[in-house]
Amino acid sequence: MEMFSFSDMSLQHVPSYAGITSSPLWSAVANKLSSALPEQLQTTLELNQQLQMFSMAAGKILPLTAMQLCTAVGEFKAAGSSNGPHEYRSMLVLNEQCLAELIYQSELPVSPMQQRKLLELEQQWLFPLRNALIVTRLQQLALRDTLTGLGNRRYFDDAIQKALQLTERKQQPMVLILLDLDNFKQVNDNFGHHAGDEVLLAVADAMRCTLRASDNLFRFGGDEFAVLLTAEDAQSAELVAHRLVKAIGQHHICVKFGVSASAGLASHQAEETTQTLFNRADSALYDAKQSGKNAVRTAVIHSKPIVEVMNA
Ligand SMILES: Nc1nc2c(ncn2[C@@H]2O[C@H](COP(=O)(O)OP(=O)(O)OP(=O)(O)O)[C@@H](O)[C@H]2O)c(=O)[nH]1
Repeated sequence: MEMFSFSDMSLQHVPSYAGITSSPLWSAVANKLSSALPEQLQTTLELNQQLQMFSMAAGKILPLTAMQLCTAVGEFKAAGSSNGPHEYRSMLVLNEQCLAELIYQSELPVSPMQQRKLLELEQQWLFPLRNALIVTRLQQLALRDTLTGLGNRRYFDDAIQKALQLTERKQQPMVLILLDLDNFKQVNDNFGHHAGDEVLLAVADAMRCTLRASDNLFRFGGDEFAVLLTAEDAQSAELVAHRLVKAIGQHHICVKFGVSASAGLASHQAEETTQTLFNRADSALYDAKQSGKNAVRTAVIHSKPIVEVMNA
């Protein structure tokens, strides 16, 4: 069977979702898609890819500008989505279990006839969607820290390898920030484990609010955290590290329990391995602790000593 590939059309240059569905090539593409939709959806367990396939088929039924899928494992938007004047929502239910809510945005209101056609299309998605949700949930459980929901050490090991490949291929900067809480042990000792967990959740929140993409945020267990910055984010890494330390120290839960954070950062050097990058960031963190805590230190290249940049 001939399978549709998103890369085989010259629509790739069309900037918006509406632009795709209004392209002269669109009806040929959509015809191909809707007839093969169930088979298409079976080819991937990635929710983003399934949404993209489904939205291309739905675009044949109404002039879509955006499509969003809200699930228990996260929210996903079709590529090129932009707000439209009309919204239509539909719950995707399988065996009395709500899998997701689908939000369509379109140029025109959705007629009852279109609603019926969309419902038929949605039925084709239910089983592939359920499978993709199960797989995504399992992946999340394997890669997320159960307390804070941040990426765990396994996720970090994978992410830093991928970031390194990207850095080498595109010659772009990469910075690793390691953070460790100050005086955290006394929270557990004096107020119990529950209070300690409350602090860890507060720290994760403070970090999420400070960073643009919380995908780059990890907890290794205990009171150790890591942040991986690439491309333009890496250029302001020192600023980010100071912001993080400040945000943690100022969070009301951390203030209440007298907890602050120290950070060490290291910029990736040409041909450096992830291990040496990690070791340098760790040494910088050690230096920040030695300097009296609640501080940020930056590692300079390889064998040179770590220099003090400034106190947080
Ligand atoms: N509440 C809680 N505590 C944890 C968890 N994982 C590890 N810990 C505790 O975290 C503490 C970390 O110890 P340290 O980093 O040496 O303590 P610290 O007081 O921050 O030391 P400094 O970094 O020198 O300021 C230990 O008491 C661990 O038992 C967790 O998931 N929840």
